[in-house]
Amino acid sequence: MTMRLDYLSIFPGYFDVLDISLLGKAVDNGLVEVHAHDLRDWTHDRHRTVDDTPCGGGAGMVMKPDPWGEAFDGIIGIEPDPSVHVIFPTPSGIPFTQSAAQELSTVERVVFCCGRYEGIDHRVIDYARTMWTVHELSLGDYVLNGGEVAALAITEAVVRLIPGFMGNPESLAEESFSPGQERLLEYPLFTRPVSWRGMDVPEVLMSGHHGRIAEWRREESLLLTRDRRPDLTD
Ligand SMILES: N#Cc1c(-c2ccc3ccn(Cc4ccccn4)c3c2)n[nH]c1N
Repeated sequence: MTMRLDYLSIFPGYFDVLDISLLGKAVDNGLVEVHAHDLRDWTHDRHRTVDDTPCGGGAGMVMKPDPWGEAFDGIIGIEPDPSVHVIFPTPSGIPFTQSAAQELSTVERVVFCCGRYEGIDHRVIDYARTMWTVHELSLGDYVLNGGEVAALAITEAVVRLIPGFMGNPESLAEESFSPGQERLLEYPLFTRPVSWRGMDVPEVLMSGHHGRIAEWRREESLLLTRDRRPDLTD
């Protein structure tokens, strides 16, 4: 299966980075195909206007619905198709999680709608919900300037789960937040040299005693999780 990824943004250059590294390899291997689009290509005025003042007043600008609707018509089509997943990154979205990444990794087509300014006219999202499967997702409780960085993060989390993308898929199953895994943070990692700037790798990790190593790692994960993410232990 090839996953088609479309990105709608007034800064399509953000997505040039998808030609690099593992994701670039996934494109070369035909696992994914990436299309970035400039929203301004669907404007018709001299200034290629995409924003306007908010109805009801308030600070900032709101993205006009017209360019989005015409871009949808051109990129996705005018017929409803629930197999198309349209993602609106937004601070008011549902927190994006590993399980959402897992679900999206099985989808054949994803369209990212990257807003700017104070956001997109809500009728755009309402229209999209009548046509496709819509996800309003947030990366976390902090404010970015637009949806592009979130779209890149979601892309990486999703594409790495596509069968055939990672060299050794077994490693995915062991990762924190993977399905079936206990919700624990990763234990500290070490590699050679054994001694570095007066600091040594914990002896247990050099013992070759797999039972003790597993026990040490679990204890470290429990301590770290209790300290940094007590919410995961609820
Ligand atoms: N995902 C996600 C996000 C975003 C995000 C996503 C899309 C847009 C489109 C515009 N802005 C700026 C903005 C500033 C103030 C209030 C509303 N919007 C975005 C921010 N911020 N933080 C997250 N976890």
